[in-house]
Amino acid sequence: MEVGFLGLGIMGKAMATNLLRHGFKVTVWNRTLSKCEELVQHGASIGETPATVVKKCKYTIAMLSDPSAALSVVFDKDGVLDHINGKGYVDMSTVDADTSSKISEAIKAKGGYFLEAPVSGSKKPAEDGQLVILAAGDKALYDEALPAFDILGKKSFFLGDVGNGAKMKLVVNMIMGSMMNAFSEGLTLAERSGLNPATLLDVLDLGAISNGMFKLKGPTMLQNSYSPAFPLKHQQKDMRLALALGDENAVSMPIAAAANEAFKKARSLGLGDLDFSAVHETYKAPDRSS
Ligand SMILES: NC(=O)C1=CN([C@@H]2O[C@H](COP(=O)(O)OP(=O)(O)OC[C@H]3O[C@@H](n4cnc5c(N)ncnc54)[C@H](OP(=O)(O)O)[C@@H]3O)[C@@H](O)[C@H]2O)C=CC1
Ligand SMILES: O=CC(=O)O
Repeated sequence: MEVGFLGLGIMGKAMATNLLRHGFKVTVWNRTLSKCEELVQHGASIGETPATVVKKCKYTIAMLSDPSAALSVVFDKDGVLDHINGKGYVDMSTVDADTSSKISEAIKAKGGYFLEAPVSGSKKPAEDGQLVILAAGDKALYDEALPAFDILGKKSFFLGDVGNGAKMKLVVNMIMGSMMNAFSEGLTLAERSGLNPATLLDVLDLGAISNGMFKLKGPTMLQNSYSPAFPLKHQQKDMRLALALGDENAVSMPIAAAANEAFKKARSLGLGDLDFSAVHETYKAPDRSS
């Protein structure tokens, strides 16, 4: 099965590599074309533009940074729309429901099929084929893409109409970003009040709020090590989009709003390309007003 893959960042590279390892033929494209070369070593072919990839493949997967990238790859010159008639397009990027709907409408108007399928899980789950896939849109395309999803993830959900996958992903990441801030505050409070934060990690791990994120990120945060698995700039984008979803639905979200401010502060300190756990640095910085 020949599958297209657009976007070879942290996630896309791991996901496309997994498909190749499991016998899929994959044609890749990335805005920075040099990033395709590593995939060629694993057996991929290169498409020169999104349009050429779509033309060659029955369906094409995209994993792009944000709404503006997702729209640009579809609507710009040599974009997905050029050859989408009769083809499928599966956008796995984290975007808002409006962006996804715009893409869906344009693809359907040209005779193509659209599925949104954002994922929960980071670099390591992507490498290990352990993502959680939150799909919505064309059910026949979902069924067609399931063999790929079974390689990329440990569980796939079909959530109905376009927009539901995007919304589910934003709710999950809103909770995750808020938790990361509470965790960072707690680590800082422990340290400043004379406790050993490493002992705090052990205590947390034995109690009711033990979770994979604290377990994975805690030890590296204590070493001030923030090598990017999930870039902070993307987590802040997700908080922003989740807050907009809250606006639309008149849901008060004071905790998410405070977390968003901390991620924005981290970006202003130049930490946007580091892992989202680098928000910890904003809590450690001395408060100049005291
Ligand atoms: N990292 C993670 O843990 C997770 C990320 N996600 C989501 O997955 C998506 C990708 O994340 P990740 O791989 O980490 O991000 P990266 O920043 O590593 O990669 C982003 C990709 O988008 C491409 N891109 C950016 N802008 C444009 C543009 N204007 N036109 C075309 N291509 C563009 C980049 O191309 P180039 O190489 O040229 O810059 C690159 O291929 C995001 O939506 C993110 O929120 C979801 C779950 C987990
Ligand atoms: O979107 C990020 C993740 O870890 O999931």
